[in-house]
Amino acid sequence: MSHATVIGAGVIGAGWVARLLAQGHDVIAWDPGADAERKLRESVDTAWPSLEKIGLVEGASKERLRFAGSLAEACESAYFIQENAPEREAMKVDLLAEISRTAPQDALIGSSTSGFKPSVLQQNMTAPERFVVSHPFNPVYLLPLVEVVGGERTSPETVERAMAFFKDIGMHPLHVRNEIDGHLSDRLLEAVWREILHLVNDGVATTGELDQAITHGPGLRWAFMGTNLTYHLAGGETGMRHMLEQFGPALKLPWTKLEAPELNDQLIDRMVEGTQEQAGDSSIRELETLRDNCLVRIMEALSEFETGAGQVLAAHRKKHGIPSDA
Ligand SMILES: NC(=O)C1=CN([C@@H]2O[C@H](COP(=O)(O)OP(=O)(O)OC[C@H]3O[C@@H](n4cnc5c(N)ncnc54)[C@H](O)[C@@H]3O)[C@@H](O)[C@H]2O)C=CC1
Ligand SMILES: C[N+](C)(C)CC(=O)CC(=O)[O-]
Repeated sequence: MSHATVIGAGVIGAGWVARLLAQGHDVIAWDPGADAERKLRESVDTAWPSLEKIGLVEGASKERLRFAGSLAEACESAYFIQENAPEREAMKVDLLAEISRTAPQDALIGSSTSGFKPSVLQQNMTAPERFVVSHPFNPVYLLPLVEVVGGERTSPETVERAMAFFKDIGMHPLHVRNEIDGHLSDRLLEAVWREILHLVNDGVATTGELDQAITHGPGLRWAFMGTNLTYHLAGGETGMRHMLEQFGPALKLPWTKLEAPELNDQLIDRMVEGTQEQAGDSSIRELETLRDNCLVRIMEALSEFETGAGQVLAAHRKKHGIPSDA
């Protein structure tokens, strides 16, 4: 029997498993890590209540997950395989080559890599034309965005097939038309992250203060309007033109630093202690549940206005006949 396959079942692999199960697929997972099956099943349990609120597709069940004894067993009769091993280039190149040797010739093969280019990852694969980078966002079972990037040896049909497949599992596939390190979204996220590290390193602000600087302001806007349209409004009646006239010169100062700071022990301690203080007594699982509850409510609010991720949720519920108060 054919199924979807998830290779590497850490944070992101488990997220793919939960999404695929909720969308009514049979899923086989494989991960060489100690205790990997228990951790995976616990992650799926944590995700499931939010997926029930979003609306499970008919036939969706956690029982449709099987943990394979080997990579070959997991891949041999799959129609879709998603690789989620640690972000190490040589490891991914070897792993994808091995996956490609055992996968059916017509299987779609994706990698969750946050930053590597598909042409590099597919270099040792057999039938590399069926490979794309399919970069998701955490938590994969709720956030719809997946960046789809084809490499030099990826066929145009595979890109089209991947776009259709991800749409079918309730995602918003964004075709990244040019291969660059970090794709699109992580280029933006890394710029913010780098500045956070500088501000903590320089003792300017704590991790908690910098998170407030996002959550109570720009973070609220980003759920439905990206930076460009937001700044168009910041220019008043003449929009972006006035915005650039007024704030363009400040870009020359510049406020931000291009190079990341050295991750020395002091900076690592400040980041770890700062986020531990923010988390207080809450465990990672409790924070995941809080995050998921907030995301579901935000997406529901956005679906009322048919904008941002709310459009994807509205389309999912319409397609599967799921009422909006599911
Ligand atoms: N954590 C995040 O926020 C995001 C991560 N990604 C990408 O997803 C991929 C996985 O990242 P995470 O899930 O965060 O890492 P993780 O460390 O949570 O999980 C990695 C898993 O891979 C397993 N593994 C180790 N060697 C393996 C091998 N040879 N074959 C198969 N599995 C193996 C480990 O046992 C572990 O369970 C990376 O490429 C990362 O860049 C993409 C989007 C977001
Ligand atoms: C930190 N990260 C580079 C692994 C983040 C991502 O790739 C996407 C995300 O979920 O933010």
